[in-house]
Amino acid sequence: MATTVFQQALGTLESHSCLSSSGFRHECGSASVKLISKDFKVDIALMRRGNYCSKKRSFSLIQASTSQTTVFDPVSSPLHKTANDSKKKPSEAALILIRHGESMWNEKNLFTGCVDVPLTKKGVEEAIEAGKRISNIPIDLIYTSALIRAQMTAMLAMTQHRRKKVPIIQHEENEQARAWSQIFSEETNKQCIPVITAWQLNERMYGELQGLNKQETADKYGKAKVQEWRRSYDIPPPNGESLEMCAERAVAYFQEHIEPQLQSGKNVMIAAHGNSLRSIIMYLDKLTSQEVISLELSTGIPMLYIFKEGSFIRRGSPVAPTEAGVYAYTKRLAQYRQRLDEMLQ
Ligand SMILES: O=C(O)[C@@H](CO)OP(=O)(O)O
Repeated sequence: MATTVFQQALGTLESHSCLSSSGFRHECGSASVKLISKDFKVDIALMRRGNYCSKKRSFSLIQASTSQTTVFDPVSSPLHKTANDSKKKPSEAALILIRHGESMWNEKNLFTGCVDVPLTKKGVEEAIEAGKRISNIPIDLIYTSALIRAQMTAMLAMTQHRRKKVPIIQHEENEQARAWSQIFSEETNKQCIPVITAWQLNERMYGELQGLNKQETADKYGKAKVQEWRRSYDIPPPNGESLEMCAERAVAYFQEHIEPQLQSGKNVMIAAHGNSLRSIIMYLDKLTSQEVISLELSTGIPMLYIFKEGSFIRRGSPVAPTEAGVYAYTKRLAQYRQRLDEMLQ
């Protein structure tokens, strides 16, 4: 019997000891977020509230493709299906998000934004570790920002992948670049994974804070001001982008370019940045502008979503036992989701 994406993913996740028999549980201080069967209900509840994201998202039901990979869902597993249901093949795809590994400016505690800084040795190791955690999930397409730290992360992660397909950066900046990077063997092409780079997935532009030390800036302007620049939703740092501005370009790119690929059944990995991914997660999880400000992402931790019938279902992250709250929910947000879980029980 063919192994499904989710079963394969479970193998990987189990090996990182974050899986209980009832599902993933992300420990965040005293609170925990249960991530398997309830999430779908939570998302529906949030959708009903008609927040920012559900208004923007265009839902489209998709035709089944025989070539696509099947994703296992305990809610709609064969045990629960009727004879009629079994004829239907809903379109499903996996979406993996990875924030790049530690960069040389993360290490120095400098505001980085769109400055193109490489990974540290620790960042390289994080990317390799991330790759191990997703090595069983088939990947058809990779998107990265235009910045080297995200590209290094994607490439290093792929060195660990079971299928040993070769990630190839697509050069489409001009006609010549396209022509000169053509592959003339169909067989070789099948063994490649296209890597699409997009500036829209870049880190948010940090304006005049780029290159400044975060601690020194807090000492100079005050902790509260710097926190406002770093984590408010719509207040930009001096001459930089707010999270809202970053979301406008990152989410638009996601909707226009990445969502159609998921709709056609392709499994996609995105390697990007703290703030471009926070905005995409805001869209996927339908977080409000209040909720997103307490969302923090760790470097080099993959997060798995299942795209199914026009909805995104969060399957959590392959969490190592020592890294509390790696999916990056803060205690407050975790408690918020737990309350929703309880309400829906
Ligand atoms: O410096 C940056 O570009 C970002 C990510 O490292 O920092 P912050 O956590 O303040 O958004």
